[in-house]
Parts: sequence; C-alpha cells; structure tokens
Amino acid sequence: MLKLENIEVILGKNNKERKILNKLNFDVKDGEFALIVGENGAGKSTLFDAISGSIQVNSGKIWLSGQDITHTLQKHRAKLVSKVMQDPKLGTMENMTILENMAFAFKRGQIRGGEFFSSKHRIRTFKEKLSMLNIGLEDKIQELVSNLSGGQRQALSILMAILKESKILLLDEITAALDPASTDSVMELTNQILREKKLTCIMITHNLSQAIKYGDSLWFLKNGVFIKKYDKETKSKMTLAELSSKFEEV
Ligand SMILES: Nc1ncnc2c1ncn2[C@@H]1O[C@H](COP(=O)(O)OP(=O)(O)OP(=O)(O)O)[C@@H](O)[C@H]1O
Repeated sequence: MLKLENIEVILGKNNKERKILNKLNFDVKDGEFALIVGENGAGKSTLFDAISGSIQVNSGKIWLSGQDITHTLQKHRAKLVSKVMQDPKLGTMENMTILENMAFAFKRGQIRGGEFFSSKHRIRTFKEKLSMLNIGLEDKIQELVSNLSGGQRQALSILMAILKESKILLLDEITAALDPASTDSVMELTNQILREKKLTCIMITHNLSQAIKYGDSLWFLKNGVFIKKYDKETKSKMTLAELSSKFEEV
C-alpha cells in the first residue's frame, strides 16, 4: 500500500515560492489501479515527482508497504517505484535493439556484461515477455527501436518498466502522444498486464473516457489537493458527459 499523509511541496525560489501540493492525502492499496485527473497545473506531475523522490516534500509522510520512504533517496526509491512517461522516446533508447533495451532495463542498477546479451536463456525469456504484448515484437528482437511505431515503443516502455519487480508503477499520460488506435491498444494492454500481474499502479490522464473505463478509483486533483474520489462502481455508471460536467464544476 502507498499512503501519502498531509503532503506539502513548495517550489520556486526566493519570493516566487508557491505551494504546489497543499496538505494532500492519498492512498492506493496493493493491486489497485488508481487514476488521477486534474486541470493543467493542478500538481499531478509534482505528485509523481514526490512519490518517485525526484523532489523532496516540505512536510508530510510517504509510506510504501508500511515503510516510511519520505526521506529515502531517489536512487534507492528507483527499486521500489517504476515510471512510464508521456513520450515513448523517453522510455526506450532508439539506437539500441529491442533486445538491448530489455537487457538494459533488466540489468538497471547492476553491472552490465557482454555475455548477458548473447545468452540464449535471456533471449528466450525476453521473447516470452514480449509475446505477452501480443503485437509481434518477439519476432523483431534484433531490430532497432527507432524502427518501431509510437504505440509499439510505448508498449515496450511499459514492459521495460515492469521487468524489474517494483512496488508501484507510475504512468504519466502514457497515451497522450499516441494516435487514437494506438491509444486504445496501449490502454487495453496496460490494463491486461496490470490485472494479470496484480500490479499496484497510479495513472495520470487527461482522457475522461479512459477515466471511466479503467481503474479501481478515480481522483480529482485541484490546486494541489484531492477534492473528489469516485470508486469503480460509481464511475463506471457515469456517462462521459456526466463525468465531464463533474470535472468542470469543481
Ligand atoms: N520547479 C518549479 N518551480 C516553480 N514552479 C513549478 C516548478 N515545477 C512546477 N511548477 C508549477 O507547479 C504547478 C504544478 O505543476 P505540475 O507540472 O505538477 O502540474 P500538472 O498537473 O502535472 O500539469 P499538466 O497537466 O499541465 O502537466 C504549475 O503551476 C507549475 O508551473
């Protein structure tokens, strides 16, 4: 379980300091898929930065699996928290093959060795994992990532993010840079992987249709604080128009 208690984050320098997260409380249970929506500048990315440790909180507590990680350094939190960004180019290295990308993700934080890349066992394991995506990447394992489409690349980014077991997966608008068809397939794939592997996940989205269709909980963030939360049952009964009007009225 991830729990945030009374989180305050102040950003900016000298007399331009602003409170971006304002006594924010949030929790996600093990295996839960939580979605966050909020207007531009609400503090969504700052919240992810606070969870991943790329910024330090000014006050409040962050608990992960019962452990107080409020002051745990980002490099140590990297083992606990995985993140996929909006731009598929950020999650993968285009001048490397799919195999090399996966090997890199697998060995992240460990010493890399040449023999690792040629190991038949590793290649078989990676092919098995790629086939889980069901988009034929297992047959392109020696191809450069630059040859993949945005959707294929984002699917690979997600797989790479979960290759090493972490406690929580953060998805930051992972479909925002994709076309509608790739958006749907990447979301379906993500949902399937989360459910099969029972992963704990928080996803930021601007897409209210996704917010209705996916996830166990939906949180509205405004001015650095959560102002509404819907459970799965409530939100899945809403139409897009109803959810949009709730979103606009807050
Ligand atoms: N380093 C910083 N210094 C000062 N202000 C900052 C800094 N980083 C972000 N902010 C401000 O904090 C607020 C929240 O930013 P954040 O990126 O978390 O919002 P967001 O909800 O993710 O927005 P979007 O949907 O546009 O990505 C914004 O007003 C932003 O300008």
